[in-house]
Amino acid sequence: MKIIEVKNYQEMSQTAAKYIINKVKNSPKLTLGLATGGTPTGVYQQLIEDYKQNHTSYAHVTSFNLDEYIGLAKDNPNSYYHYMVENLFKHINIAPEHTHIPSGMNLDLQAVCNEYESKILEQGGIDLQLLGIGSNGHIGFNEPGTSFQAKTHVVDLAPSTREANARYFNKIEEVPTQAITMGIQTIFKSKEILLLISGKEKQDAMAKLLNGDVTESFPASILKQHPNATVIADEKALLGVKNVSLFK
Ligand SMILES: N[C@@H]1[C@@H](O)[C@H](O)[C@@H](COP(=O)(O)O)O[C@@H]1O
Repeated sequence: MKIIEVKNYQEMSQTAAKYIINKVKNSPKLTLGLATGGTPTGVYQQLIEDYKQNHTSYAHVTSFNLDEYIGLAKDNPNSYYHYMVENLFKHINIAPEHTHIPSGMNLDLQAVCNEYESKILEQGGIDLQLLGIGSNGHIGFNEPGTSFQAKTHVVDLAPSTREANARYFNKIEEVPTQAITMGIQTIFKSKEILLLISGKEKQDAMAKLLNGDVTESFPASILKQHPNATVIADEKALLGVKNVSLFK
């Protein structure tokens, strides 16, 4: 796992966006794995800026999002579908039929999970997966304790995750209790992974990731075994880590 140390959120977003843009330019048919949450919004803004100025084309790009809440319709402002349309998709020329987000509104959720896995496989897997991290080490919505072998599945959200995400809702009771997420195995199979970590709220997670063992009780730790994973982390996130250079 390679670490790129950057100054702040802005620089993290620019670095990641530049990386993604280059990939898209070199491989126009790229399959991108996309993330939601506060962390990647800056990257998406940079992609939109670049699209306006340089017209980088996403016409042949396919995307798969990591996760979706169960019970939130597409037009619910807190659904990840809505987030992706507003924060990225409607601003670039990606074809709506090439974008994939699991549906949390289907009655047969197991079928949704199976179909999602098959679609990723049919596509030849994910070329570049963008990730954020939860303070408890979750990636996607894979909470601590999730098997490293898990494929796309339904999860019960940890109370700490619901609390962290409550900032987007009117009250915590409105935060769904369940979600669909790509599994750790699904994420791990991506050819390349870009994990973004910013801010002092993520200091503990950052330190555990770098200094701790690879364990299912800290899902992101599996990334240390990935052959092509890069972390872009800012100074605040890295404050608790001694000897960052050891990991570069
Ligand atoms: N499911 C998402 C994750 O994909 C995200 O990485 C994480 C961190 O969010 P944030 O970037 O807002 O800190 O929380 C959410 O629960």
